[in-house]
Amino acid sequence: MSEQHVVDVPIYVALDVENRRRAFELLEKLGDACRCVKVGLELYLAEGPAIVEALVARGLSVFLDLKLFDIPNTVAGAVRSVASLGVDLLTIHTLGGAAMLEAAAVAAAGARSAKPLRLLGVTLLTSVDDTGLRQMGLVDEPLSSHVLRLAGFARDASFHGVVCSGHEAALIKARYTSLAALVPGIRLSDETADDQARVATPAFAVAQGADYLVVGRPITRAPDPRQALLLFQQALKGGTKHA
Ligand SMILES: O=C(O)c1cc(=O)[nH]c(=O)n1[C@@H]1O[C@H](COP(=O)(O)O)[C@@H](O)[C@H]1O
Repeated sequence: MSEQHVVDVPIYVALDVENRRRAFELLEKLGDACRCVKVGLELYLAEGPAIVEALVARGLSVFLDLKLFDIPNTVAGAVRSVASLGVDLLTIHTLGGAAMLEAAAVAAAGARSAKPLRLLGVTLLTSVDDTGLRQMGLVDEPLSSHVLRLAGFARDASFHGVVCSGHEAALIKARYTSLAALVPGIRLSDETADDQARVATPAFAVAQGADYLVVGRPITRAPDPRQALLLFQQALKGGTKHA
């Protein structure tokens, strides 16, 4: 494994806000420090595809986090609908199984879109810990084994990558070298974890092989969101990334 200096791990700011007005107010505050945004269910369900198109039109890289989870035919149709929006990344739950992921991949590959739609398989949400896993009845293996098995579905379907915590990124990337790792649950050391269970600092996540980071509340609820984003970007600079 070689090491390279980290300059190119994008931080997707999660626009978890109630409407377009709030999203654009936030973007104004972030200014040119922000090149990558995530649109999740809250904003997408409030504003529909138009909000995505508006963000793409501003030249931002958009990660559409819909966490699709349905029968293969339905998910394939949803992927085709997303493909025309110009987003870079889209999430699908790996728990939907191999056939669903395969259908999503075929739909993305066959879609006519201006740029490639990269699919990410969500493994186990970063809000889940060992207790949550037991509540779901997943008691036979450690959490990281479940994450690894689910990542295998994404690899088998030739997905671009997976969503995982910083604690599983190195394991996944060592086993499945083709997969990129997108890591949410990112916190600077002395912050509240909110409802996240498996958190990591930017430097730790990147040292574990993260290719993209997602940060929401520590930036969006900060008194000065731009300054907070700059702090997270600064926190990457000292790290190294295993290539
Ligand atoms: O797919 C995601 O983006 C995601 C997966 C996951 O396992 N955990 C997770 O927190 N996320 C998202 O990442 C963002 C994290 O937000 P903060 O906890 O506020 O930084 C939220 O928008 C979540 O929806």
